[in-house]
Amino acid sequence: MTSQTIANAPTSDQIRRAPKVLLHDHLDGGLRPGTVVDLARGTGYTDLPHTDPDKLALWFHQAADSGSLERYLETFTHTVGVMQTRDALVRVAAECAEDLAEDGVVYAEVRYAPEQHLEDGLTLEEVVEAVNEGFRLGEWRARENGHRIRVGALLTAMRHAARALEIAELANAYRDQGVVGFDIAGAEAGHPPTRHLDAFEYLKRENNHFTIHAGEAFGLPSIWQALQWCGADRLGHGVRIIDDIQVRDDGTVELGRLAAYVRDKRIPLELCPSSNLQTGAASSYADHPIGLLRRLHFRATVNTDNRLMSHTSMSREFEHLVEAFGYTLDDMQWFTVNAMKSAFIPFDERLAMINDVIKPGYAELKSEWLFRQTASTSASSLTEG
Ligand SMILES: O=c1[nH]cnc2c1ncn2[C@H]1C[C@H](O)[C@@H](CO)O1
Ligand SMILES: [Zn+2]
Repeated sequence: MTSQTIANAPTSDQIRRAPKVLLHDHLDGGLRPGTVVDLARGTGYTDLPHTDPDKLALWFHQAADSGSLERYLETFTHTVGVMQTRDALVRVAAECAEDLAEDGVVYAEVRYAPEQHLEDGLTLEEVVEAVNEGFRLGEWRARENGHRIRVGALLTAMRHAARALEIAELANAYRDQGVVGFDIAGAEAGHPPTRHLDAFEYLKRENNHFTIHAGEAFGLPSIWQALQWCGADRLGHGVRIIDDIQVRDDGTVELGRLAAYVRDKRIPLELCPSSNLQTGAASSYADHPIGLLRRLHFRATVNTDNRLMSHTSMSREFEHLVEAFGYTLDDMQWFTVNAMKSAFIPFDERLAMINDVIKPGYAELKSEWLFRQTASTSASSLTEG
């Protein structure tokens, strides 16, 4: 092995320790399996398919592996089902922050739909406050364990429902108290984002930020509407922008008008490779459009979407990409800086995260191979001497 390869191929341990930024992760898609079981027991939820955490984890992964977004989304009945009390929300949010920090995530925007957590009588405000409390607790616990993470919340409205304006107002009311933006999610086909124009227009008038799930299960018209009718700052997935990119046999590439707009305007794509494989938006990691989008310098970012359903983490996503595309620490840094630039927190804070946390973190990792080699050389010469 040459020193070049040693320098270029990140190890699993380096991938985990590398500072990572996560923009697209669902709170109700990332519970620990054991926590789902505990909460079901504690709250009297009796519909879980398994009460053994390992079996339950496997069930979520397999049930979500359906090739259809609609069936993938059915699995959320069980996680949302056990997230109906204040204590449950605090616990899930705290564990989310701890798990992400343990995985080397330094900044995360985690989303959930407050309207889905009202079944046991909580108000929308109580839901937001419980989740915020959990995130702060998780950040603190992570720090006690030697990890630094900052977590912001995105409030999601469900696209099949009719509460988007109300949720947008909620996001605006809590914008200086832990909520950094707004999103819409749920089944895409048949539920165009334009149905919620009032919410997006409200947020624009308030100078607030939002992302829209678009171009995941449905193609270019959904992306076009999200950007040109609704004014989304980022695209949740956006992976189907690939349908507007033509790669010819001679390797030359032609971008259609929409793809060119997305690239020219540096619209962030919240790409979620493992989730896309499960919902049928891509057939393998090697075939995932992220490879081409990275080569063409789109503002591509790497995300988990739902860690429980996709049995993944940020490190796992990067491991798959390193294996499929031979990515290096430089590529990881590129995706991470892209994500940090695209976050919804203020510019000066994003810049400080890039310059004071992300770049030094990668510089340190990139220098490790030098010291590893020196150590082994001196050890063997010492024994031989
Ligand atoms: O990838 C997704 N596409 C559309 N909707 C999604 C996806 N992952 C999760 N959701 C839904 C199900 C959750 O209950 C909701 C809020 O997090 O968002
Ligand atoms: Zn999502």
